[in-house]
Order: sequence, then C-alpha cells, then structure tokens
Amino acid sequence: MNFTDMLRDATAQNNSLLCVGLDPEPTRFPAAMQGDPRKIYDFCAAIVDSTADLVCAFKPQIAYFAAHGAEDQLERLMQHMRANAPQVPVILDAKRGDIGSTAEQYAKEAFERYGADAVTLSPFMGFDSIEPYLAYHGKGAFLLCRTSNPGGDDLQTQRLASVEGQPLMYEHVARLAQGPWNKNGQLGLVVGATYPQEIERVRAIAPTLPLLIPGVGAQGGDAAATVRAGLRSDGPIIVNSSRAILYASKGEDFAAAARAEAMRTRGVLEAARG
Ligand SMILES: O=c1ccn([C@@H]2O[C@H](COP(=O)(O)O)[C@@H](O)[C@H]2O)c(=O)[nH]1
Repeated sequence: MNFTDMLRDATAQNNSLLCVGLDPEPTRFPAAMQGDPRKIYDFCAAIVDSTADLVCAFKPQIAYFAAHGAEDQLERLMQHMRANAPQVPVILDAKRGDIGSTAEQYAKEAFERYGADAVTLSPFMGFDSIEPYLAYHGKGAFLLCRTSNPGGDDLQTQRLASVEGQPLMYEHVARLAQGPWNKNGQLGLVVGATYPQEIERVRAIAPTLPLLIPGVGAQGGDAAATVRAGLRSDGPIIVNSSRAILYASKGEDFAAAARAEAMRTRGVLEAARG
C-alpha cells in the first residue's frame, strides 16, 4: 500500500491526526534505563506499543539514533513497528538534502535500509536533490517549507525577487511541491504549528498536499488552530508531538503516561476537527 493510502486508513481507523515523534534522549529515560543508549530500542518500542492505536503516524528522528551510534536499534524499531503496528505509516525524519548521486544513497538508506514509508527532505538544493526519492514509487517525501523554529524567518520569509509575484521563499516551495515537482503525487510539506497563519497560507497554495505539522506540545504550538488552518477534506494533516508525549512521566510508568498524553492530544485535535 502506498504512503497516501496508509495515512488515510490509519487516520480513519484510529480517529487520529496525531503523529508520535520518536526522539529518544537517554538522559530523560526513567531510572532503570537512564543514560543508557543501549536502551533506546526498548524505550521507543514501549512507546510504540502504548500508542499505536491512537496515532495516524510515527516519526522517528534519525539524529537521536545516529548520535549514539544506535542505527541498529533504529532498524530493529522499524521492524518492530512493521510487525506490531503495520497499519501505521512511519515517516523517517532525516531532513536530507544533497546532490543527486548522494541523494540516491540517502533514499536507499531511508526506504531500503530502514523501510520507511516517507521521509523529510530539505528542498534547498533544488529538484535534482529530491528526484531520487521519487523513484521509490508509493513512498512519501515531505519538504521543509515553513519550519516551526524562530530561525525559519532567516530564509523562509524572504521575498524571491527573481520569481513572478515575488513570493516568500516558503510560498514558492509550497507552489513547486503542489505543482511541477510533484510528478507522481508523492510530495507533502512540513509546516510548523507555531505559525498557524502560515499554515493557512500554505494550505491556500497547496490545497491537497499532506502537511506534516510539528510544534505542538513542547514548542507550544496551538493544536486546535493548527487543525482549523490546515485540515481540508482532500488535504490531510499529520500533527506531530514528540517530547511532551515521550517524557510525560520521568517514572517507570512512562509508557502509560505517554498513552494518556497521546489520548489527550488526540482529543484536542479531534475536537477542533468538528
Ligand atoms: O519545522 C520543524 C521540522 C521538524 N521538527 C521536528 O519535529 C520534532 C518536534 O519535537 P517536539 O519535542 O514535539 O518539539 C523534532 O523531531 C524536530 O526535529 C520540528 O520540530 N520543526
């Protein structure tokens, strides 16, 4: 099944717009695991098992594994998700961007090594840096568009004098992704929940693309405003929360606490859906 169909089905089956982000930080693990990078798999698998019926996607962030030399644990986690939550698509948050020949290797890493259903990419190097991912038909690729961090202003809200109508850079990314770059219907956009007005603007330019929206929870984005700005009947959204769910409790009850926080967040998103 392709990424778009998996997302639609998981959203409907679990009544959920929520994506749980898997950003394992060993110093924040409960006492029995604390500071031990060899426990990354165990921690994340417990979170997956306790939230799989509440989410429309999981999003492991590769840096949290690679920083500890724990790529083997990410491979095991991907296998675990495929075996135990096969209905839930997995978005590998890698934010890759490089020349075509190198991008081919990154695409192989994401889709063949890890078996991800979708990946996040930086569009900064242009279409030839994106194209190798699109060769994997049915896989999704989310382009960074209007990111949740304050520094996103440095480039994304600059005007492009060389483009007709002088759009802001993030608006131009949205237009390319909805139009000429989206050759096989695989593209989506990353837009921060910290900027609901910009989500609305992106949605106007890209009415049907799936939007991956991080920034609720620890970053303080407004979950309800995010849904109102981004969700359309033919334009899906995936609202990510990582730390607020993973570290809802410092204790041995971390998985149960993560479930409770995921339920609460899913409820807020569902209520805003109307
Ligand atoms: O604009 C962006 C793009 C990606 N992220 C990633 O999402 C999660 C957010 O984690 P929280 O703990 O919920 O703040 C993290 O993996 C980021 O790398 C983002 O925050 N903003």
